[in-house]
Amino acid sequence: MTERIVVKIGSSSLTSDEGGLNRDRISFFANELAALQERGYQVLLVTSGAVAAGFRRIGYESRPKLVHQKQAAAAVGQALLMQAYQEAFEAYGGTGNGVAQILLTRTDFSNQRRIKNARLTIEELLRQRTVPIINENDTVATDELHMKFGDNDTLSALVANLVQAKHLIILTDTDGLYTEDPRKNPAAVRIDRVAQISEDIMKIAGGAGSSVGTGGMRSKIEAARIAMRGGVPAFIGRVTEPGDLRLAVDGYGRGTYFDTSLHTLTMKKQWVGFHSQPMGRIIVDDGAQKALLQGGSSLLPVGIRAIEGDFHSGDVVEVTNTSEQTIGRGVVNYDAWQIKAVAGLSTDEVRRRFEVSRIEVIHRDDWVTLS
Ligand SMILES: Nc1ncnc2c1ncn2[C@@H]1O[C@H](COP(=O)(O)OP(=O)(O)O)[C@@H](O)[C@H]1O
Ligand SMILES: N[C@@H](CCC(=O)OP(=O)(O)O)C(=O)O
Repeated sequence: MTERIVVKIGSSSLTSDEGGLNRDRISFFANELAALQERGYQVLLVTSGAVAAGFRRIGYESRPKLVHQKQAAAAVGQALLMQAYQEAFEAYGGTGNGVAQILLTRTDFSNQRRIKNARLTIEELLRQRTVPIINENDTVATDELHMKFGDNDTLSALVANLVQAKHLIILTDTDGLYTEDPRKNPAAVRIDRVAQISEDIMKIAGGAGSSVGTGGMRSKIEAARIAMRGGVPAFIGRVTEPGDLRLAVDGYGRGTYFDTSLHTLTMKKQWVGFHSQPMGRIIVDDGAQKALLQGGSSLLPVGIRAIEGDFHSGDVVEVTNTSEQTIGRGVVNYDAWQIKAVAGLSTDEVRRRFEVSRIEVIHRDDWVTLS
């Protein structure tokens, strides 16, 4: 299979704080991407910048905060963004076949049919040497039920897993993850390589640095974590000079590399953990939490404290501890009403009272840790 590279460019790299697109930057990035294509890679771009590109044009003084104003600005800005990329790729020439717009929401990823359709479309575009340019579909994305990406970092990681990319390259205005936000502490030091995203790594990653960016370093690290779990190595950093993107792909970029050796999940587990929409919630006690997180065990009825939602066997549910912290997700082997009947009972007791084909409420093969 031809190797695929997913590149994500944040608003802060494409626009100014005052709003509007920086054409020179767009043309620079288009050249960098087209050069990768010329080297034989299939290239996908996840780009932000629609709101930042559109808010002045539509008449707002600064980046709007109200949802419908942001969506209106994005609708104007998305057209400007695509036009700018189209012109920039055309000006490069080369052997590529232009660009294509793809707008996705989180809901699309949790529906197997929709996401399969999106994947097939993307694969056809790549076969035709066209660069899919992907952004969140801001007009329909909603905050409810966490169905909105908000920033595009998570979206880029899900896309990288979807197309089984060789690399996810997240470009921003800082050259990688520092020991502290370098805007706040100039003495902060860059971390060159991360093998595992620990609590400490999460703690040092702060919020957005500019008035146009949204996710900050935290959402980029989250994205790296999703990509790593899907077996896709990630890079977070900056490219400013011609040839920098190629250096980043080759392992010599100015930024932080996130390795994958410890983290590969099967396609099924990727779907359970990151694409599916949980249909309910199971609250477990401390013993079950420990067994799931440290013992690599399945979830048994005895550890269940309570459940929420009317789910069925085969659905994905979220599992939380008694402090409401999410610890993971899994596919249940019972309907919700059946779990109510067995919750808290020992395995012997369940077997004595009911005829069950599988004792595990969630088998460890169908479980993904998210804490
Ligand atoms: N530990 C950290 N290391 C590097 N950057 C950090 C860190 N914590 C917070 N940041 C901030 O994250 C910003 C990049 O995120 P963001 O503004 O959302 O950019 P983008 O628009 O590219 O997604 C940087 O400008 C920086 O100020
Ligand atoms: N979909 C939105 C993304 C918003 C955003 O700011 O994202 P990012 O710059 O990646 O933190 C847009 O195109 O404006």
